[in-house]
Amino acid sequence: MEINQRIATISAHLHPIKPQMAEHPILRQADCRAKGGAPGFKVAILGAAGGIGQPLAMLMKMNPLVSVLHLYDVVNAPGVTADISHMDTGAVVRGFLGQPQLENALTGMDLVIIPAGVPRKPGMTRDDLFKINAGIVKTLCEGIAKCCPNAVVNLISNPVNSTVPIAAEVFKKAGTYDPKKLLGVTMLDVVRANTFVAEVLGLDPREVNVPVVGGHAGVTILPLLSQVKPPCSFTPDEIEYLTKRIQDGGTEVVQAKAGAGSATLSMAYAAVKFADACLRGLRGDAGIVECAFVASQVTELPFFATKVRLGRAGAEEVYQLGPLNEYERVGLEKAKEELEASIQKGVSFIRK
Ligand SMILES: NC(=O)C1=CN([C@@H]2O[C@H](COP(=O)(O)OP(=O)(O)OC[C@H]3O[C@@H](n4cnc5c(N)ncnc54)[C@H](O)[C@@H]3O)[C@@H](O)[C@H]2O)C=CC1
Ligand SMILES: O=C([O-])CC(=O)C(=O)O
Repeated sequence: MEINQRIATISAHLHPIKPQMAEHPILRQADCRAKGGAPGFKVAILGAAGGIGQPLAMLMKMNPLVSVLHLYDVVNAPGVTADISHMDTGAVVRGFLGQPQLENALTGMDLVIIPAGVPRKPGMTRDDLFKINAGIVKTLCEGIAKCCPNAVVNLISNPVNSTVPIAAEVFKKAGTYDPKKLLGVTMLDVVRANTFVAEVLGLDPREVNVPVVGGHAGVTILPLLSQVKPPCSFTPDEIEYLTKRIQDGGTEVVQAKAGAGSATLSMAYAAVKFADACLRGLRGDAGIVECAFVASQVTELPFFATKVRLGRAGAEEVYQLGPLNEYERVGLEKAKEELEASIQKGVSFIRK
């Protein structure tokens, strides 16, 4: 057999998106050598061709902890994969298009990041996305349960307050549920809080850390301004302004984009910041603490966002809320009321 034919045959097995690669012998050759055997973690992005997915894929390709990057979507995965794969960083990139390739996309993954699903338009709540996104998350999580049940899952798709309970129920049904490995991504709330607080205080946002607890929608987003690091104090007006701006940060972007979607670039940044923390935890680094929406006993609700310590097993420790002031205690009660309904809605979607 001709060498080029042999390479083509091997490549056809290695690369799931055949039509695109089959026309380009040089790419086939490169693909053939890309064994993905370098040390590092295997990461899949589901919804990789979307507004969040594309910059997220680019930033994950730049992450030195990633050795293999699988990009899955129901549209445009070949184009995004070809594009990202030209970046001269370590991770080997492979693309997967459509449901028949979902299992190949997921097999062997250490971390699965899910930004698949529809985004808001002006006038919509995150809960308005439930109808479409609940089914998408269910299908993707069934794939995870089957093909990479031990992977850490970072769930971005909205409404996070309901999609995380959906994922948990899917994993329970499959007998693969590990609460430590299912994390709803609320990092954008922390990123926004750090930015807005730094603006008010005249500080560098990189030096500010604001815990944001509860959930990821409206009043369920509860910034704990009494626990900001470095320690600082705010006037009542500043507290009102900051709390509202952090809670409405997503809506601010939805309105500014005027029908063209919701936060994508800041979300990709936040998702990578969070995924990187998860990977450092998996590597065994000590003292990795971030906020996430996880299975929790901190309140009477089964899921709640608080600081968690990330380690080899995922969210190894879920931290208590710490001392709250009166303003935060009132906010907590409001948050819990809405959260309870959203969690129940997610659970019922699978149990019904
Ligand atoms: N957790 C958070 O803080 C945030 C969450 N989001 C949410 O992230 C989600 C994605 O937002 P965007 O990227 O802006 O939307 P987008 O519409 O630009 O991209 C979504 C991608 O998901 C893909 N997709 C749809 N069904 C799929 C399936 N069954 N399997 C795999 N991929 C599928 C689409 O083809 C598309 O490429 C939305 O639900 C949005 O509300 C957005 C910002 C922040
Ligand atoms: O607001 C939205 O719909 C998207 C989102 O979750 C955010 O930007 O926080």
